[in-house]
Amino acid sequence: MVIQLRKVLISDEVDQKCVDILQNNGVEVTKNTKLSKEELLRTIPEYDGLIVRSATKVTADVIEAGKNLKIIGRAGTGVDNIDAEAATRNGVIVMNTPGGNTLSAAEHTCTLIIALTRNLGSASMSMKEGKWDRKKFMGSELYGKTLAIIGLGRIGKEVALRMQAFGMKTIGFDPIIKPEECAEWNTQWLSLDEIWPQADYITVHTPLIPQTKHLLNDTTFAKCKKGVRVVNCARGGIIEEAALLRALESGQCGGAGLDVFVEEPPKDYTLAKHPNVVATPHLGANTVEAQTRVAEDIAQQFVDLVQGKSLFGAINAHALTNALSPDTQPWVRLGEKLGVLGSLLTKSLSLCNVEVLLYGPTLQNAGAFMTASVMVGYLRTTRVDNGDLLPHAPNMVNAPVLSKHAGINITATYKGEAKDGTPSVTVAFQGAGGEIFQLCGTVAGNNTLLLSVQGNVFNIPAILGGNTLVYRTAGAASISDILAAVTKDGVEVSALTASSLYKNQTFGIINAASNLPNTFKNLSEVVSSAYSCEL
Ligand SMILES: NC(=O)C1=CN([C@@H]2O[C@H](COP(=O)(O)OP(=O)(O)OC[C@H]3O[C@@H](n4cnc5c(N)ncnc54)[C@H](O)[C@@H]3O)[C@@H](O)[C@H]2O)C=CC1
Ligand SMILES: O=C(O)C(=O)COP(=O)(O)O
Repeated sequence: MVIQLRKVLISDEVDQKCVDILQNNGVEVTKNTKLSKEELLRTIPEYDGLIVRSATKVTADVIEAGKNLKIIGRAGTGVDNIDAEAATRNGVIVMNTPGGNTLSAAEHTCTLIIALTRNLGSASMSMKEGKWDRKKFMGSELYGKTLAIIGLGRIGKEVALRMQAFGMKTIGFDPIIKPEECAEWNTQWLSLDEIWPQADYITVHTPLIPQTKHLLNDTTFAKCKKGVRVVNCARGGIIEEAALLRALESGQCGGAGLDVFVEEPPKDYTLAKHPNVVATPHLGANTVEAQTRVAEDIAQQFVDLVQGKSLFGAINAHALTNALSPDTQPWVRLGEKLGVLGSLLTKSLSLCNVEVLLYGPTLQNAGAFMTASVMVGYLRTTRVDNGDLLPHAPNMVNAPVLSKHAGINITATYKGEAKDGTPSVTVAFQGAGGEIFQLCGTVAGNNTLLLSVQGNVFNIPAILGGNTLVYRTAGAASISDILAAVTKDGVEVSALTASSLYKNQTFGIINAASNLPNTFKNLSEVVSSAYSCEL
């Protein structure tokens, strides 16, 4: 999949470094942070790429309107403002810059914990009002207290390490982090039910997903120590705002440090104004250092992808992971070509399964990109007849979901060393009645070659490329008759490669030096079927 980026729109406040890197690599950049939703919808078709932070809401309608959109970059971590499902369906890569703002977000979280425990927000406000009130702002030490960290990923871990310097005991929960792993950074892994009654402070560092929405609610607050303090520097809604307000009012929650809100900016400032709340307007990543890093990272990730150097930070392009190197490119092309041939030769099949068998160590990690590339070729051809079912042009990003949507199950199996030492790919197209149609191909240098069709072997492999005719004969056929017929049909033949006779049929590939006509009157008299395509 070749990605060309001519024009990129930056619609949020991203550091100038991003613009510079893209422009130095020949990309035209427009930065406009003031676009309304309607203006964004109107202007997005002009762009191949879009770069945002958390303010722009990249909803499905924006993605659908972005007819030329190939990639959406998030200069930051959270991608919840981007409809990643819609992007995947439309074949648009979504990419973030994991890690670029981790330290800033971790430092901000620590700042909120410290501010909470010493009433910094209210104390500072009272001095600005000309008051000297020491008694009112009695604090407590962090030393010896227990900090619970929900979400032990990049930020959670950095928060643990920093708060341990204050003598805090750190405990935490994360479904994918092993207890032994977090024990290495002195954090005890516990279940949530074990955590609630032990924690003096709770800080959340998860994405906002159905499993984490309202993680802290009336029920879980009730299981906590009275006066527990909570911090949310992750996403609004992980702590249920209404439940937090109730817990603050009742004293069940002794204070909250909030950097993020369900609605940003919030319409209702009741929580932010509460005396026991320290609130900041989503400042976790708002440092010079973090903004420089994420701006450089997203621009460089775009450039590296376009130049085929690497794919980093993509959250929805699994099939592209090992597909970019020059060595794998011919295999990706082979997959697409086998997919195209498969779609033409299996027209009568009600396809339900595609199995890709990989032979030879070079293809050991090729499962994801080979299945995707076969389906790109297959769907590109069938889509013409089936536009309603497949509304989006297939590419390596959306081919897996489009296949699923079309009811086609795709699998890949690495079969180990090839028998004759030649790496190869066999694609088995299986119909609903169990019938199977097999194609086998290989790569030699930059050439993509067809080795066999349905067990009919091409003793001289057929070159796949350019204007191509694929035919099938019932019984043996005279090559000279086929050549004469196709020439009479107006095709300038540059090569004709025929398979062996097997099961009373042969297959052949005709490479044409000319454009192909729409009908093959003469050829159809000497073969049982013939299809043209551009490979
Ligand atoms: N306030 C701000 O400006 C910033 C906020 N963030 C937000 O902070 C959050 C964390 O970011 P990172 O640490 O970089 O992400 P990460 O992906 O490194 O860590 C998130 C962790 O949450 C865990 N998790 C998922 N479901 C969970 C569940 N049900 N219970 C407990 N843990 C669960 C994951 O397994 C993962 O380890 C994200 O929501 C991100 O958007 C990130 C940067 C700046
Ligand atoms: O990276 C994240 O997840 C953040 O929340 C930072 O958001 P921002 O880029 O400051 O709008």
